[in-house]
Amino acid sequence: MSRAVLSIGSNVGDSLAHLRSVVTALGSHLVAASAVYSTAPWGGVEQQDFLNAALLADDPASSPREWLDFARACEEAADRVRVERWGPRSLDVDIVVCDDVVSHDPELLLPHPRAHERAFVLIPWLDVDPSATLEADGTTLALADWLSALSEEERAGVRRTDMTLDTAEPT
Ligand SMILES: Nc1ncnc2c1ncn2[C@@H]1O[C@H](COP(=O)(O)OP(=O)(O)OP(=O)(O)O)[C@@H](O)[C@H]1O
Ligand SMILES: Nc1nc2c(c(=O)[nH]1)N=C(CO)CN2
Repeated sequence: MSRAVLSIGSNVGDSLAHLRSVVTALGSHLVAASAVYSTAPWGGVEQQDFLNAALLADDPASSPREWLDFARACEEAADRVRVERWGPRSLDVDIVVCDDVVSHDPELLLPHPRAHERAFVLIPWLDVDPSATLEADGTTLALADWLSALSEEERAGVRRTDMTLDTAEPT
C-alpha cells in the first residue's frame, strides 16, 4: 500500500479550480480531502494570500517517485511556471509524507522538510489525519504539538473558508 499526504496550494488564477483539478486527477485514489483554507503567504515573499488544502491519497501501485511524477503532472496541467522560490504559483503540489518512507534525495525529500514549520500544511493535514505524527530534525511529534510550536500569528494566518473541494459543487 502507498498512502500519501499531499499539500496543495494556489494563489494565481482560479485557485479553487486549480486545487479541485488535483482531486479530479486522483479520482478513486482520494481517501479524504480537508477544508479549503485562505492562508497568509509564508516565506517572506510579498504576494496574494493562498488557498491551501491537504489530501489523503491511496494507490497500492504508486511508489513515492510516482507520487512526485503525479504532483508535477498536476502542476504542469495548471500551467505552472517556476519564477521565484516561495513566490506566486497557479498550483503547488507537495508530497508531505508517503507511508513511513524517509528519503534524502533532493528531488524527493520525505517527510517534506518544511512541513512542520508551516501552519498552512499542518492545519489542513489535521483535518484528514488527526492522529498523524511527523518527524523533523530528529524529533517526532503529533501534528497538534508541531502546531503549538508555531507563533500565534502563523496559526491565525490560516483561516477556514466555506469553499469545498467537492468537484460536484459549483465554484
Ligand atoms: N516532498 C517533496 N514534494 C514535492 N517536491 C519535492 C519534495 N522534496 C523535494 N522536492 C523537490 O523540490 C523541488 C522544488 O519544488 P517547488 O518548486 O514546488 O518548491 P517550492 O514549492 O518553491 O518550495 P518548497 O519545497 O519549500 O515547498 C522540486 O523539483 C521537487 O523535486
Ligand atoms: N500560505 C502559503 N504560503 C506559501 C505557499 C503556500 O502554499 N501557502 N507555498 C509556497 C511555495 O512553496 C510559499 N508560500
